[in-house]
Amino acid sequence: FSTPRAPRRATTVRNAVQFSKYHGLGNDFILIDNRDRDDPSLTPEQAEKLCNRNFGIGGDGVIFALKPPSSEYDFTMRIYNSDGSEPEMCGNGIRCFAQFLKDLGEEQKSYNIHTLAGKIVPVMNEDSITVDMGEPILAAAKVPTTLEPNFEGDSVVEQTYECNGKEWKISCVSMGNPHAVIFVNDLEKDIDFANDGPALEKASVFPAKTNVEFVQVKAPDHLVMKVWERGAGPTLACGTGACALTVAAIRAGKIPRGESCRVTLPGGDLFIEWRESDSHVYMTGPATFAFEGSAKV
Ligand SMILES: N[C@@H](CCC[C@H](N)C(=O)O)C(=O)O
Repeated sequence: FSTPRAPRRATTVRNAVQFSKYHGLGNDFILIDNRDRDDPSLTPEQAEKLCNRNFGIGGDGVIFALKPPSSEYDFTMRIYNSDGSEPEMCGNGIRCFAQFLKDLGEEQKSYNIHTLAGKIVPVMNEDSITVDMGEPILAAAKVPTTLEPNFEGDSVVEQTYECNGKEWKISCVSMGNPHAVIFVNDLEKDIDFANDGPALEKASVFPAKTNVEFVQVKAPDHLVMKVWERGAGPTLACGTGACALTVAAIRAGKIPRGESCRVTLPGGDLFIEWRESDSHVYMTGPATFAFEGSAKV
């Protein structure tokens, strides 16, 4: 027998990337400081590997802090989902992004962030972050969905659609990224989450695929949801999803357009307001630092 050699402890890892890990209600992200760059320093394939929960750091996505495209913005945020696909926006991600900037010493009360969904503005509160998520996009062609529009502005509200052997009533809202919202009576009994979620995500009526939110109305100011995310599967929270389903619930007449609606996600609560004065959606919730390190890519 030969004596096994003691593992070599690396003080510096070759091809390593420095990262910080944050989460918003358990929707977790690997944050990379690329403030000196125009484009992400990692490929989608490298991001997918880092997100692997067994062979990598683990995460629902990788987020890059980049240079702004013009003086109108402070920074650019780009994100890869855990499968390497690139979404336009991420609600929990942008709160983590703002907290990451603050922790890097970029102390500002608010940030003008350039995203693929346009300008998004997180505002730092004492122990939460409120994000101006902009106006929801409702026209079917822009969501995008090929479901037949059945509501004002060529939009889709509780449209009937058959998928996975069941008939669904789907409302479509984009918060820069697409969402299919389905109201159910009982979140535990009415859906086969692990099968219905991916079937709807990839249904042919969603040419860019879609995030899927199953929602139960608990009270006029309280919604409970489960989310199946495009490119990431089941996650503990989805900020853009919470915004989309609040808008969908108001449009479907399920809740009034009140001050603020509590949305309970598997990982905790977000507070969402679809403001009448500017038609923007405002999302308030936490962003939490978890750990930092360097990882081989
Ligand atoms: N978890 C996010 C949404 C991330 C992007 C999404 N998976 C997509 O592909 O659109 C959120 O908090 O909004």
